[in-house]
Amino acid sequence: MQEHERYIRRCLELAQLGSGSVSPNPMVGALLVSDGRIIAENYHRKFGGPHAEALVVEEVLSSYGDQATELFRRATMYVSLEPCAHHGKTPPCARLLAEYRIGRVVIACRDPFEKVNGAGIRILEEAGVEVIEGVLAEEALWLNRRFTTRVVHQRPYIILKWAQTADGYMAPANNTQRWITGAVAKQLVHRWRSEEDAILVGANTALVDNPQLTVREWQGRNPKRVLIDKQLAVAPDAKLLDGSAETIVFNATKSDWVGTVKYIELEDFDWYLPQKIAYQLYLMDVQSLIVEGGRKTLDLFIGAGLWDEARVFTSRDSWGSGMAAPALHAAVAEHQGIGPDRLDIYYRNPQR
Ligand SMILES: NC(=O)C1=CN([C@@H]2O[C@H](COP(=O)(O)OP(=O)(O)OC[C@H]3O[C@@H](n4cnc5c(N)ncnc54)[C@H](OP(=O)(O)O)[C@@H]3O)[C@@H](O)[C@H]2O)C=CC1
Ligand SMILES: Nc1c(N[C@@H]2O[C@H](COP(=O)(O)O)[C@@H](O)[C@H]2O)[nH]c(=O)[nH]c1=O
Ligand SMILES: [Zn+2]
Repeated sequence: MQEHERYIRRCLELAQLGSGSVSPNPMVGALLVSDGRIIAENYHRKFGGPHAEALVVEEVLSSYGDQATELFRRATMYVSLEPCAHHGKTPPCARLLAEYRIGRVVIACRDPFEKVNGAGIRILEEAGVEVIEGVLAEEALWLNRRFTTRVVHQRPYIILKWAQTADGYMAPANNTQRWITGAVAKQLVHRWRSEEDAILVGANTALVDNPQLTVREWQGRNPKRVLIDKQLAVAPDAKLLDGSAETIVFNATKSDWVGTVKYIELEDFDWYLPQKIAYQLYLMDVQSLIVEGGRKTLDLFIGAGLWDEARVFTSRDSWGSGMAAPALHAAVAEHQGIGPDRLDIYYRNPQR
């Protein structure tokens, strides 16, 4: 068992390398072990590209030529997620592994996606392949919590994020912007943006801060930008509407497409607003969403119970007055120093 865990742990490390590139697919890592040695390893690298298991098989075929067939029969494939059973952008991996008669397949967790969920395992077993499942299953499900949230709850995984002073304020009281955190936190925030599919702010934040919400201090792709602006109060020359990244504007008056800006009108705007936004983003294959603020917007998602994780920076400064940061009725799960600031992470449903 320890040996299985060691190899599955490596698969999880490999899977993680696909972060930011495979959504809305899950991150998956796979490797093939023969005679106690890893002879090939790979991961799902890009949405629409080959799956991890297919890349491993391909690598073995090209490196071992005629010997590959015999090698597969004696080998064990380790994979962090149940091999797929359906024709998606690529043919089903379970059939590929069955075809090459891989001796044994060790799987971390089942794929909760309804078209797979157990069907991949069935294909393998019916072909006479020995299957072991459930090795580091919790870690594997946790790694793909964005994907699981999308397929099980039909909404993106939602990460609340804000910065507050030591005495709990997130903005001055007079509708102005005042930066709270230091340079290291800013770089980390840009890294987070590169890892998630979308980032959302409310109209007042757009008006007061004129934010860009792009990735500038890290290497990576921009998330979709999302603005809640009921009356379309944010002027067309706002940075959010500058075309430097795709932007979605949820509003109460028009549905339209202007360059890279997509306006989506929501009927009965205030009625179940965060739920409607979450569902619309799900329909657009947005698998994860950072909710940046301000206070009203964060409260909207907190009040609806629509959040999974909160990342809260606290600086050393005290202001004495201002706009109070939201209150979360959850326990801090992790904390660390980020330059001079403290980062606390909360999970609504802690799973580990
Ligand atoms: N420290 C941090 O991490 C962050 C701080 N901030 C700060 O938070 C503050 C903004 O937060 P908050 O005021 O709660 O707003 P939000 O950004 O959450 O925006 C949501 C609300 O703004 C309201 N609003 C107010 N004035 C207007 C207007 N002229 N046009 C359209 N909508 C308007 C709307 O309310 P309604 O529909 O009811 O009129 C809307 O619901 C800013 O000072 C910003 O700097 C923002 C993000 C992060
Ligand atoms: N003030 C504040 C934050 N504010 C958030 O960052 C947004 C600005 O993004 P950009 O224009 O891309 O640099 C701003 O509108 C608000 O959502 N973030 C933080 O990490 N720490 C801070 O102290
Ligand atoms: Zn597959």
